[in-house]
Amino acid sequence: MIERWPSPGKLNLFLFITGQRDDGYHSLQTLFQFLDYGDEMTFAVDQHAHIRLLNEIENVPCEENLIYRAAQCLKTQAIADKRCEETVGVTIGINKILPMGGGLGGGSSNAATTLIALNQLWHLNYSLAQLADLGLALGADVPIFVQGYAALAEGIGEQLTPVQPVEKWYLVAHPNVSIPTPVIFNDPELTRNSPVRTVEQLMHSPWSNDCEAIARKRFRKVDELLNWLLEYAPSRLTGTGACVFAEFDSEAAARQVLTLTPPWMTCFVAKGATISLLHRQLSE
Ligand SMILES: C[C@](O)(CO)[C@H](O)COP(=O)(O)OP(=O)(O)OC[C@H]1O[C@@H](n2ccc(N)nc2=O)[C@H](O)[C@@H]1O
Ligand SMILES: Nc1ncnc2c1ncn2[C@@H]1O[C@H](COP(=O)(O)OP(=O)(O)OP(=O)(O)O)[C@@H](O)[C@H]1O
Repeated sequence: MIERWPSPGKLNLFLFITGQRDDGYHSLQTLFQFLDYGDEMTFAVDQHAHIRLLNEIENVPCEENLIYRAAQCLKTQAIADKRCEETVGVTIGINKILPMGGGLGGGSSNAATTLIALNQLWHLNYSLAQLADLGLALGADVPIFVQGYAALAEGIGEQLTPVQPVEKWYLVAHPNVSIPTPVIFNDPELTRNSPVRTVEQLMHSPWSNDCEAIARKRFRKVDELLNWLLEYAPSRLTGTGACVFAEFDSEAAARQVLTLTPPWMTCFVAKGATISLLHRQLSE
């Protein structure tokens, strides 16, 4: 039987860099909210022992695909813990809708959906906390997608405090450039000394993204997009880019601006979600 599972995107409503650890990773305070928009995945489990991907993602070899890596990592752990046999297998399909390298967390979300779906379909019985731990080795954003609730993330993104930001409507725009995360994190001019603040302080201060100045300086298209959107609504970079988002109180207001976007902008309208689509399906 083929099972369908959602793999939603996220926004970083704010992102402050508060330091850099000895291993080079940056400590952050960032607010994650999900989008009611994302990729769609299919899972067909079998007993043929192989993990197969139905379709390739452009420029991502199978062994590097976070979907394959998540499935392989879960299977290896489950065999070591004697929770499944070597014979478990699966064929996984993906309908890629989220732009890649866009700061919408597509790869991390795919990895989280894979961990959660296979945990259920292979009857492994791991807790969400155990899956989040496994996922952290695949990417800093995997735990938030595994936990599935909007949260303030601290540390390198793994220490989560649930919060309930207003579920606004967003016009999300992609500048048709991809920004690899290290390009931003390795920039010597990146702000790395934002003050550490409490949840209350953060929720009541103006929201911004410390990566935005570097993304605007190094990628002209990001700068152009933001200049255009800021004429209509408060707008910011998500994650390390390249996508930017403008926020609105209603769908109608977001769609009105969508009709005005010039042809060079790739955009979509989506609503913020406190609980991810994946977890809404889990609780049905
Ligand atoms: C900053 C965020 O976009 C916030 O959503 C994400 O945490 C980045 O997540 P990602 O793109 O999945 O990044 P990862 O694959 O975990 O890390 C890519 C690279 O970014 C740098 N990196 C990442 C996360 C972090 N807190 N500090 C870092 O310095 C590291 O050099 C790392 O090798
Ligand atoms: N299943 C996958 N989907 C998307 N990208 C993948 C996948 N597997 C591996 N990758 C690699 O990960 C890179 C980052 O993709 P992703 O879409 O997660 O970036 P992102 O949205 O910038 O993430 P973040 O917000 O976590 O920084 C891609 O350029 C690609 O090389």
